[in-house]
Amino acid sequence: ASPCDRPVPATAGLSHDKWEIDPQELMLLEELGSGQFGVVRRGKWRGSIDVAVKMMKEGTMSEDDFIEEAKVMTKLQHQNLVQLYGVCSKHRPIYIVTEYMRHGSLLNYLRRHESTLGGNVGLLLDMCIQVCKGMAYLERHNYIHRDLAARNCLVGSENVVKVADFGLARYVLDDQYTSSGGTKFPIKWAPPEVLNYTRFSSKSDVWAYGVLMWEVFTCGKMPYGRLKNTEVVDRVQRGIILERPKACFKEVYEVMRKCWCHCPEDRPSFRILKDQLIAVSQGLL
Ligand SMILES: CN1CCN(C(=O)c2ccc(Nc3nc(-c4cccc(NC(=O)c5ccc(C(C)(C)C)cc5)c4)cn4ccnc34)cc2)CC1
Repeated sequence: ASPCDRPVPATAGLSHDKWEIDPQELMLLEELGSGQFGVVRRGKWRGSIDVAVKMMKEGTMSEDDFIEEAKVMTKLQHQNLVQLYGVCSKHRPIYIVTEYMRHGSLLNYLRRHESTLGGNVGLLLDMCIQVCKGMAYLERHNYIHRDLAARNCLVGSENVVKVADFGLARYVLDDQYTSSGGTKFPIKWAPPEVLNYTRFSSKSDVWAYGVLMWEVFTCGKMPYGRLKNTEVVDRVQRGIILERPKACFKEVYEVMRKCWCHCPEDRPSFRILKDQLIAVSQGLL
C-alpha cells in the first residue's frame, strides 16, 4: 500500500528520547580539563551551540542509573544552573553534554582574579547570591546537590555564576569519594550529620553553601588551610567554625554563620538565605 494510506504509528518521532543526543551532531574541540572521571572537552552541538562534553571514563559511575536520572536533570532549568542538554548513552564512554561556561570553575576564577575581585565586595556578594538562587531552585524541586563547592560552580560571561554537577555525586562508584571516610570525600564542606550518618539534605547543602561563601570572600582559599581531614572533623564536631574572612562585612559573616548551625533544622533555607543576602547587598551599596 502506498505510504499515504498507512496510519502513522503514534510513536513516530517519540522513539527519539529528547535527552539522548546524537553524537554525530557533536563536534569535539579542545580539552577543558580531566580528572579521575575522564576528560571534558569544549564542543559544538548542531553546528552552533557551545557545549561542554564530559566523556565519563568507564567504571567511574553507575551509568544506567545516571542515564535514568538524566531524564529528570534535563527538566531542571534555571539561569543559575548549568543546563544539562542530554547524554550520548548508545556508546562507551558515555558523554554528558551541558551548556558551556567560558571562564571555567568559580574556584579557579576567584584565584585567577583575586587582585581585582578582592576589593569588590559587591561583586563577591553578587556571585554568592547567584549561587543561592540556583540552590533555592533545586531546594524548591527537592533536589539535593551533595557536592556544592566553588570547584563545582562555573563562570560565564559578565560574571554569571552557575551551579554544576548537581546530584552527580550519587552515581560516582569510587568509594574513596562517596564514603565519608574516603580520601576524596569533601570533608571540609560537610556538616556533622553528613560526617556521622551521611545524612544529606537541602540543609546539608546549606552548610556547604556557607563554606562556598567563605571560599568566595577569601578569593579561593582552602577552608581550614592545611588541617588534616581528621582535625577538621574534630573541629566541626566541637562546633568550631571558619573565621571571618578579611574582605567580609560582619552582616555577611552573620549569614555565613547561620549556615553552620550544628542542627540542620536551625539552618536557614536557601529561599530565606536569598532574601537575607539581597537585603544585605541593598544595605551595603
Ligand atoms: C581564560 N581562562 C583560560 C583557562 N580556562 C579554561 O581552560 C576553561 C574554560 C572553560 C571551562 N568550562 C567548563 N569546564 C568544565 C570542566 C573542566 C574540567 C573538569 C571538570 N570536571 C568535571 O566535570 C567533573 C568533576 C568531578 C566529577 C565527579 C565524578 C567527581 C562528581 C564529575 C565531573 C569540568 C565543565 N564545564 C561545563 C560547562 N563549562 C565547563 C573550563 C576551563 C578558563 C578561562
